[in-house]
Amino acid sequence: MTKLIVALDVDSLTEAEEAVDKLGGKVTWFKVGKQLFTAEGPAIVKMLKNRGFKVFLDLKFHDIPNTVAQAVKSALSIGADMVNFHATGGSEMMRVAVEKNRPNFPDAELIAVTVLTSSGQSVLDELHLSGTPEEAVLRFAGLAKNAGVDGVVCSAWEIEALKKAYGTEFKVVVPGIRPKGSASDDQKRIMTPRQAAELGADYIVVGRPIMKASDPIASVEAILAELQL
Ligand SMILES: O=c1ccn([C@@H]2O[C@H](COP(=O)(O)O)[C@@H](O)[C@H]2O)c(=O)[nH]1
Repeated sequence: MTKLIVALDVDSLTEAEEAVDKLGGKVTWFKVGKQLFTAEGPAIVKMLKNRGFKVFLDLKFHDIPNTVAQAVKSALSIGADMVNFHATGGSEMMRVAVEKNRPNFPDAELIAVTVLTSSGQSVLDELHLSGTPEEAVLRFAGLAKNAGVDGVVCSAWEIEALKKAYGTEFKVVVPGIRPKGSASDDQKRIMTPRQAAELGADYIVVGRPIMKASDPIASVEAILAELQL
């Protein structure tokens, strides 16, 4: 069953609490990203954990291996259930992050970002990354899997190929989700919640279609209905 993660992309703890008060009865997972964490820090994760939610701390670390491993440790120590880093940091960076943290946090989900869902072919070309987005995602996911990572962030367009190549146990966390009729915003590789669920997404991540909706509760309910296959 595909799980919904709501991206709490707001500016302050107060706004986050308001959103959680509204949506908390419907969802289990919230994502805290750079916007909110930079403003409020660990307090936001603690608030969510105190209220019993699962937290994806989406800080997409990318640094030397020791720094990433220590940052992952800090993220897990404040209560994050899922943490991520860029696969483009390389195999050693990912392996050290996993090896240093797995023993103390056996249940944490350590996830690698492959190709951002806002990137299409032109970004790969500009960066001289070879192949199509799907080929690059598969290549980065292979490095992540060999490094002991639990799964990847990718778009829904790559789910099928990833599950075929690396098995159903290898988690796929999928942003770039847009219910029919919603604006794509800056996202390039998008699909609907239903399509992502049918393809086997373990998690979908949804921000603006919920947070900017005139009725966020109705938006969550409609998305959850699409996930019921
Ligand atoms: O490839 C990626 C990785 C992370 N994200 C994050 O997910 C949400 C999506 O928000 P929407 O408003 O639904 O577009 C956002 O917090 C991103 O930082 C991503 O979109 N793509």
